Amino acid sequence: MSEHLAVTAASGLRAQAAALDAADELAPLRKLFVLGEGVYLDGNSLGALPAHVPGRIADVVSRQWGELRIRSWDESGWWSAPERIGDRIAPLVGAGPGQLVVSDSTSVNVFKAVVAAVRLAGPDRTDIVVDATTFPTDGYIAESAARLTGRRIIPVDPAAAPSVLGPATAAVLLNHVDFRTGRLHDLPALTAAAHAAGAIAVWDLCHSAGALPVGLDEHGVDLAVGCTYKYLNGGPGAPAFLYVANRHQRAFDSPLPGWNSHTDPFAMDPRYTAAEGAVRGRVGTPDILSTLALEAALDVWDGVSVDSVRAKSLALTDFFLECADAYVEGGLGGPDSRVRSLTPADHRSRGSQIALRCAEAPAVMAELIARGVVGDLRRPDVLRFGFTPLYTGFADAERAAAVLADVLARLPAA
Ligand SMILES: Cc1ncc(COP(=O)(O)O)c(C=O)c1O
Ligand SMILES: Nc1c(O)cccc1C(=O)C[C@H](N)C(=O)O
Repeated sequence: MSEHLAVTAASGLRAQAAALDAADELAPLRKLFVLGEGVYLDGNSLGALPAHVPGRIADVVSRQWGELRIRSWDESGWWSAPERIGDRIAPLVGAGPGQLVVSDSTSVNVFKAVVAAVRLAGPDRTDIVVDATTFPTDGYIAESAARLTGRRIIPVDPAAAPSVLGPATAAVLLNHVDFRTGRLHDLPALTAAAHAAGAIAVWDLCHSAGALPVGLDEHGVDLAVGCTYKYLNGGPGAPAFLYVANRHQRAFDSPLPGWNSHTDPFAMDPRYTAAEGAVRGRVGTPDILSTLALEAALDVWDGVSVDSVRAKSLALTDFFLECADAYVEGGLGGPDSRVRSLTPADHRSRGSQIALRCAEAPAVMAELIARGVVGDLRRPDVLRFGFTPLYTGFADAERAAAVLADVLARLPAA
């Protein structure tokens, strides 16, 4: 493209970004977050800090801990925080009350869910079908759960999962959105396929919770886990959630039955009797500082619909692709392109990130970050850009694409 045409294209896209931001009903939410200069496109690793959280945590530390001390377990609602906050997250993932608990890490909840799923499925079912493209922790833990329970792992590309399901399948563990490519898998169809085979469907929602509608109850998901430090902005290491559908709660047999999931923890009974409901997913003493930081962070969702977040997410990722295609020499899909999108163009198969394959990805991401455009690198060659509609604007998408094009133009091809 000639320099004149490139300048015209850029000013057209900048004007379009300004118009899109002006019409965006979610734009006012941006000021609820601490963002500073630059463009933050890494909310799919660590969501930004909501500005009111430090004050709330200061109160938890100084007053609740400092002054009330042990009384805070009751008086400040510490003891019941895991299920109370679970109920706050529930509508964001399409679940009715009493089915989510916030506790432990996603990794630990994957363990609880996979072992519990195998136990629910019964002794005759020998296979655990696992997403072959999974974020690694799920695969490691499923493997260990299989060894512990005497089952075998069947790795499969999620879209092909129905072809390996059968009477031997105990459980199917899949990611709703692929962490690397941003591909959104068909949760309703794959859950239905698992059920048709008589298996338990377990979903990892780390990259969809807070980014798009999940519909856990509507689609009959059995068990699910998810992070709260990505699109839910709960803070580094914020506790994850575990969903156990109502119909499974009485039979849910946790492999980690700690005293917090006992029906009467303070009876200090040497015999374990599981609590009813979502509480059964708890293990030990909750990490109160992280848990209450998450609770405070969830305030930004008051009055916000996940549908509006999804609509903006798709518009943002479309616009970023359009800008990158226009600005990067050779475009995104041409024969001379140095970057190619790994994220499906089809909205039905797209999460809330764009992943670009680029041979020089390590050097490109380092330079992008140095210039204030923060995405992340997934080695060896993936540039990942996460779009969090609560605080990312269209001008951010345009600027990120412009800086990406400039970085590539200045960097010799590998
Ligand atoms: C899909 C997925 N599952 C699990 C995890 C890991 O969870 P944690 O480290 O919080 O246990 C992540 C991200 O770290 C993830 O992206
Ligand atoms: N959990 C993370 C961490 O503790 C440090 C850095 C990154 C993470 C992530 O969440 C990575 C993320 N799950 C991913 O999709 O790559």
